[in-house]
Amino acid sequence: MSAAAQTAADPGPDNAPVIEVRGLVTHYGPRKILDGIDLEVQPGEILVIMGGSGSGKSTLLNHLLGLLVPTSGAIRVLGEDLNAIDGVARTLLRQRLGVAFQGGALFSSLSVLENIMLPLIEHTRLDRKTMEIMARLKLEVVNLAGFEHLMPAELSGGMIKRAALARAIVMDPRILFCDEPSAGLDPVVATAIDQLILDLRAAMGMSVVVVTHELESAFKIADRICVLDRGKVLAVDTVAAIRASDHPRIRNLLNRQGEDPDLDVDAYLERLTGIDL
Ligand SMILES: Nc1ncnc2c1ncn2[C@@H]1O[C@H](COP(=O)(O)OP(=O)(O)OP(=O)(O)O)[C@@H](O)[C@H]1O
Repeated sequence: MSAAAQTAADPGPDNAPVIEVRGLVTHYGPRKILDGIDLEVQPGEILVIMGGSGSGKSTLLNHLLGLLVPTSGAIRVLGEDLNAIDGVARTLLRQRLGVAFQGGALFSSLSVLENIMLPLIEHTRLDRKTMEIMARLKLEVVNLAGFEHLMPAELSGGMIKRAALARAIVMDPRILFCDEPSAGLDPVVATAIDQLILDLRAAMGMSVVVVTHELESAFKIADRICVLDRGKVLAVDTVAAIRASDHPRIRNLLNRQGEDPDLDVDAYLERLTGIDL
């Protein structure tokens, strides 16, 4: 079967990359935000997209999720060309991706259990009892069993991240996307969330794409790190190789630990002026 003919239900050979990005260029208005991104994510790997504030991490993530249309370039997810995919195939693909958004994105008027069940309600015709059982199973996996009837406002920051992860995995996705999973958490809770991501991958075998600017988190969970800088990929390599890199911009990023990790002067000036520096 040709790659073009593959469907979301048949993503091709097991060892084929689950995500392939080729020459991705994107703009916000006249500003080039991503500038020729090439990237692959392998089956079962945890790829961390790291970079300073404004480097383009969230924009890249939104492209991988098919939420933005590129200026040029191609993205293939589970064998599907995002530029060519139609409505039904897009929905089928979407069901095979789990997303844990920064901040959780839980619905405040729904209980934890109802939030976890949402993808099942949207994408399946299972009866309610079955959906509840599936949601409870995932709450067990993220160590939130017993908290299913709480409302999001009653959860701590770490519990919100856990609930978001439970919702992201409730459909057993082939790829789990996590946007800043440990941001805003105290170090102990952040480490626990990092460990949970490692445990989920070990238990479920999915690929995981994590966007973060937390260096320690990236070093702990990544099989490979993609370093983004001003819309370009500086390197995609193992944790050891990235740590040992002598690229000045990568060293700059690594040495920012302990300083304000969000302070990227170039990105800040670009935001103010709208001019690519
Ligand atoms: N909707 C938008 N309209 C215009 N410019 C945008 C928009 N979203 C992001 N940008 C700009 O695109 C650039 C990349 O932003 P992006 O959010 O992808 O970076 P990031 O690496 O995720 O940053 P952070 O770590 O601060 O979230 C920034 O300069 C930002 O100001």
